Parts: sequence; C-alpha cells; structure tokens
Amino acid sequence: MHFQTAEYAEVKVVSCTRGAIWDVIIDLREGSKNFGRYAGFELSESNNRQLYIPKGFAHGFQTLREDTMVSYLISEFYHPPAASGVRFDDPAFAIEWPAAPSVISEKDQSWPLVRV
Ligand SMILES: Cc1cn([C@H]2C[C@H](O)[C@@H](COP(=O)(O)OP(=O)(O)O[C@H]3O[C@@H](C)C(=O)[C@@H](O)[C@H]3O)O2)c(=O)[nH]c1=O
Repeated sequence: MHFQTAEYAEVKVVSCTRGAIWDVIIDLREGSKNFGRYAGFELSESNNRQLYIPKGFAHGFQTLREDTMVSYLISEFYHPPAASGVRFDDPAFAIEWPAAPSVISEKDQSWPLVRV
C-alpha cells in the first residue's frame, strides 16, 4: 500500500485496461473522520471504472485475472526518498482482500506495522 509523504503527496487516477483488479485505498489524512479506514473497488476492462485517489491516501491493488494491465495518471514526479507504504495485511487496517496473495514483493512484505 503505497504513498509519497508530505510535499510529494500524489493524486492518482487508476484504471485497469486489461483484466481486472481489486483496488484499495486507505485514508491516512490526519484529522480525517475516516482516518485509518479503507475502501475497495473492482476496476476492470469491462466496467471501465477509474478511481480518483486524493492526496493523503495509501493505494494498492490485487490482480484478479492473469495478464492484467493497470494504468495510472499521477500528479507528482516519483521521489524515492518520499516513497512510503503500509502493509497490505496490517491488522491496523484489517483489509479484506478477494484472495490470499500469490506474489508480493520483498519491499511490500517489509513495511513496518503501524498504530492507528
Ligand atoms: C513508482 C515508481 C517506481 N519506479 C522504480 C523504482 C523501482 O526500481 C521499481 C519498482 O518500484 P515499486 O516497487 O515502488 O513499484 P510499484 O510497486 O509498481 O509502485 C506503484 O505501486 C502502486 C500500488 C502505486 O500506487 C503506485 O503509485 C506506485 O507506488 O520502479 C520508478 O522508476 N518510477 C516510479 O514512478
């Protein structure tokens, strides 16, 4: 579940141009009444939905089909020192995913657990 911190925070517009994904966002905006809550959406080549993600949200997805392709519009340049994340299975958020993950990067398994 990725985001860039502070002044490098990004707006994202995500769509799924081939296959299907379960796309999840977590509200990490301090002071938000929804702080720490998440929402999930299916985006697919057949429903043509796009997800607009404001600054201050973590974002991640699970592919639901083989050979899936995802497209992003992102408002900021990639800035590695500001790149951050939280775990997809952090109990603080208790995200329900459609299936157990079959592949997850080392980096995404290594984000520290957070306290909300
Ligand atoms: C995100 C990004 C990564 N990279 C490089 C860094 C690294 O060598 C390689 C893979 O990086 P990552 O593991 O961060 O890539 P990835 O896991 O695909 O990162 C993406 O995940 C989804 C969930 C998002 O929301 C995106 O904004 C982005 O954070 O690509 C860029 O050159 N430019 C970029 O904009």
